Amino acid sequence: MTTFTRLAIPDVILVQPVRRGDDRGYFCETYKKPEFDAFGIDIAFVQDNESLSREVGVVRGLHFQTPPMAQAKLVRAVRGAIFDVAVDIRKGSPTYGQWVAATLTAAGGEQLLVPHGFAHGFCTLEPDTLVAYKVDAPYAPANDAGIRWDDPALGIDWPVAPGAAILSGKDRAAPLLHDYATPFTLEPAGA
Ligand SMILES: Cc1cn([C@H]2C[C@H](O)[C@@H](COP(=O)(O)OP(=O)(O)O[C@H]3O[C@@H](C)C(=O)[C@@H](O)[C@H]3O)O2)c(=O)[nH]c1=O
Repeated sequence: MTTFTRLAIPDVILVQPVRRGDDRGYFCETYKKPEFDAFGIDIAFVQDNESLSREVGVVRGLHFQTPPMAQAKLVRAVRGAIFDVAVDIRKGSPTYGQWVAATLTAAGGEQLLVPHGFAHGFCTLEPDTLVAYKVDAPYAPANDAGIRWDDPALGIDWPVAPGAAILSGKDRAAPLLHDYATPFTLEPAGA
């Protein structure tokens, strides 16, 4: 059975599927909706994404789509490893502005469930890291938004020196959380 572990911000959940090994290697059910439903996570994923980051220290984030196109994400590394981060940007949340992180490795198969109302980003820990994730709303460029990865108010403990991080131009220019009027309010867990 897949195990689900709530992190310090309990709406963010570490998901650990089972790998069944044999002489050939292993078999793993990487996503099984009935198990998520049984844990109380009712999400209908509609798009699968994959990104390749060649270097160690590539930072992608912190990203989210605004309502009504908000995305929950189920994230994993299929090659290499990432430091994966979720930041609570839900107005009225007791953990607004706080972050949690998990290391997701291809070797371990860990996954992170990032719900609506969170900004998401990651930093690669190995070269040629391939990240795959499921989302529950299709890509909507008009709703694409971001917060600065190194916003001092967030104080995320990234495993890369600020000057060494490799970023897109869009991510370098993202606003600070303080300067951004978040469209999210606290929703029930799993929403
Ligand atoms: C996210 C996305 C991007 N694109 C396009 C837009 C652009 O031309 C190219 C690269 O887009 P980006 O620079 O936004 O890619 P990237 O920086 O990898 O963005 C991703 O970062 C991680 C942290 C997330 O959480 C994702 O939701 C997503 O925002 O791909 C799609 O066609 N579909 C998509 O779903």
